[in-house]
Amino acid sequence: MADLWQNAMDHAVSAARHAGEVVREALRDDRKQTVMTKSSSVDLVTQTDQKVEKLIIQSVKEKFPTHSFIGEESVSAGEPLLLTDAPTWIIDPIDGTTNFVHTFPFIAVSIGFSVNKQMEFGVVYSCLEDKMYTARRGRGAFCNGEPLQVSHQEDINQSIIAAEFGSTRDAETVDKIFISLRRVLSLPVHGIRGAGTAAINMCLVASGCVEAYYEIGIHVWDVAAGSLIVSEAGGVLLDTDGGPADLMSRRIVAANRRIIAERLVKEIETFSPIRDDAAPANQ
Ligand SMILES: O=P(O)(O)O[C@H]1[C@H](O)[C@@H](O)[C@H](O)[C@@H](O)[C@@H]1O
Ligand SMILES: [Mg+2]
Ligand SMILES: [Mg+2]
Repeated sequence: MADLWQNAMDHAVSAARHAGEVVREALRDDRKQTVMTKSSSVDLVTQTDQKVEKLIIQSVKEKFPTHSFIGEESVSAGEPLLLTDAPTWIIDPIDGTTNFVHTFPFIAVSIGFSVNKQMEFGVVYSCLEDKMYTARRGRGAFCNGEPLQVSHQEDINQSIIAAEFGSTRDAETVDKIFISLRRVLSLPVHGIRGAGTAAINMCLVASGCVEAYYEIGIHVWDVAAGSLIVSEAGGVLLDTDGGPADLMSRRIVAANRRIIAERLVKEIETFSPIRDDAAPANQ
């Protein structure tokens, strides 16, 4: 039973690589992408997001017909967002769609796999950097086969923090985002960065390039794979309220060390978006 999920993980890696080719091909294509919107006018989706998700799900269904799926674009099209104990593929076909639309060069395919609601493996393919991040529960995290290790830094004043603005633009939410950013920046920290994709931000934590990443408003597909990559690289995950990380809460702190995560939490003006497991269809 030692390699129970290895076939599935190998499949995830090749599906992510193939998806990356489709993304790169779409970026080379002269025809303009049709850009549509979802929950807000800045929550973007393209035909490539939809095409990539269909390709991944179709290929998985052929090999693992009994498995379940949570896919960003399927949920958007009305499929239920339901995490059960069944082997479940949690897919973000393009994490960083805004980057994709603007050719900002950080775009990821993110595939997490959970069994009994526990992540078994995570695959994040940073398509334009050609970096394949992988982690398997209890077996470490890797980038292109090289082991990953979080930063050893324990002083938040010597740290870089990754953060994002998300895709909610109501004044109250924007104010809270800025309150947190101002507090974190004024600690002071060495800097604040953001790749524009939750998955790549988490891989940067796992790689030791940034000490921590936090965001409120992400969905389970943004962070499922990345969460395992961070913890297998020696990092820590918390909710922005300081409690244990909960992939359905839409809030995440991923850090190299607990001391950094807990210090960061003190500066975050947390709030509570509708949980993924409480959301109506077509969110
Ligand atoms: O590009 P998608 O898959 O929609 O995910 C992004 C999300 O929509 C944004 O709100 C976040 O700020 C990014 O970190 C996500 O990666
Ligand atoms: Mg995403
Ligand atoms: Mg996406």
